[in-house]
Amino acid sequence: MISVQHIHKKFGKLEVLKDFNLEFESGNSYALMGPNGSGKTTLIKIILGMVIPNSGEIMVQGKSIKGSYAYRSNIGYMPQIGRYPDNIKIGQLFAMMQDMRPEIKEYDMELVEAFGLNEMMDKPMHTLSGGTRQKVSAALAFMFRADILILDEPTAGLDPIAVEVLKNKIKKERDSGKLILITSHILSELEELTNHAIYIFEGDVFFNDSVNSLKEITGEDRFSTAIARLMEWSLKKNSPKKTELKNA
Ligand SMILES: Nc1ncnc2c1ncn2[C@@H]1O[C@H](COP(=O)(O)OP(=O)(O)OP(=O)(O)O)[C@@H](O)[C@H]1O
Repeated sequence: MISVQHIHKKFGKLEVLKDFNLEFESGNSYALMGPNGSGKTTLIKIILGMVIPNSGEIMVQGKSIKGSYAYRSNIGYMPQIGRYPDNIKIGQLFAMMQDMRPEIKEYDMELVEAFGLNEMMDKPMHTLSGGTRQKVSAALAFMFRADILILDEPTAGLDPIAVEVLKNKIKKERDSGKLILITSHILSELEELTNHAIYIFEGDVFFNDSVNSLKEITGEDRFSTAIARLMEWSLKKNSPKKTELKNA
């Protein structure tokens, strides 16, 4: 459904992604992991057409995204930090986004209701707490019933009740066969929500396989300890395990 082909991205001299190749299929939920600054958000922004790679190609549903915006309507995106016009009210923001998508006749308002946002429609965005802004971003990501959901650190800044609400919503959408891509540093959350692990390190895809294979290859039963093992291997640059993983 999304194919990342030979993507290479540099910012000045900093080589963030070196020849990235990844396939994302519907019905799967992918954990995109890696240390701070390893390029997770950059990869997401390249898929969304918000950052242009130096070379390589992104295909969405079999078509190159080059010069195309239409494909974006099938992606619900929750950014790490949502940026909105300061003076716009929550209700106006939702209405504006809905106006931009006239083809959608029925919105998914489940998160708007569960987060109590319908009681705050008159609040200007600049007066909202960080967590409430996150709730608005989450509500918008799901509102247009997109087949692909890309969620960049979705629960960061949310209170525990809101975290549960959002996780349940992600599970519901996952179980309905959508393609979900999540970046997070919260491993327990990724274990609960995803079935496929991608670990990126120093510009390379260090691991890319199912969570079951991850556990098998590392010999660890728990997701968090399996990831800890991967991190250990990634830091030992000459570890034979790295070669084994790349060829796996
Ligand atoms: N517009 C930009 N100009 C210059 N450098 C950038 C730009 N965007 C990202 N970078 C750099 O690219 C690298 C990857 O950043 P990115 O935000 O993709 O990392 P990340 O894996 O999402 O990190 P985190 O886990 O901290 O969110 C970082 O070193 C960052 O400083």
